[in-house]
Amino acid sequence: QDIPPATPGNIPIKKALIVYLSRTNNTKAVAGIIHKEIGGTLVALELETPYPANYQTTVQQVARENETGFLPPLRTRIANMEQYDVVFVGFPTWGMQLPPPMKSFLKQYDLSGKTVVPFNTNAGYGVGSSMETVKALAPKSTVLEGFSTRGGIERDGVLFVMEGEKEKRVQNEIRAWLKRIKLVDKEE
Ligand SMILES: Cc1cc2nc3c(=O)[nH]c(=O)nc-3n(C[C@H](O)[C@H](O)[C@H](O)COP(=O)(O)O)c2cc1C
Repeated sequence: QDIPPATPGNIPIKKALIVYLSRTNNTKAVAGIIHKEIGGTLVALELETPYPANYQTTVQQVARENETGFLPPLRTRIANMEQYDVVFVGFPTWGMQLPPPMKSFLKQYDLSGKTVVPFNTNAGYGVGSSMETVKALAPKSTVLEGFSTRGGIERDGVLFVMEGEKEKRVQNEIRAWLKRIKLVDKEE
């Protein structure tokens, strides 16, 4: 899924990689909007062993993984990381933290010298410590201001919400954010 790069802003984008983790497709939708605006390569982060379908079981597993620092092995492989100079990392908030698979990704790949751009969806409790963890796990990268929006509330059976008016609003917020962090210089 390669689209040529968008018109470069103040930061000349050679090539962007957009990596995202998504269970109920809200973060995936945000990733898709960013991809349309920026171009580059869009990659879903997949695990060797997927999380259970059951929400509560997943919550408990994630809590254990966060406690022990377990890094779930990834099935996804990024070929030629050197070709990218901007790496977007997208994730839901899980247990008020960065989800373990995104910790795996940031530990596994050397993003030194690259620009890292976090984005997030959550059930309304915010990003927790996730943005700080991205910075800590990409110590030699320039980490730009992240984007976050309210997604689903799986606990209450609210799954995918990025459609209709909500999707349009998020699209506008993303455009404004990309301009603010100078990754696009397009006028509306
Ligand atoms: C295991 C798990 C833990 C979660 N923990 C939180 C949380 O701590 N705070 C929060 O606001 N939302 C939490 N959520 C809700 C998700 O962040 C929210 O539904 C998000 O939009 C899901 O993104 P996705 O559709 O890309 O998977 C959690 C969801 C799951 C599955």
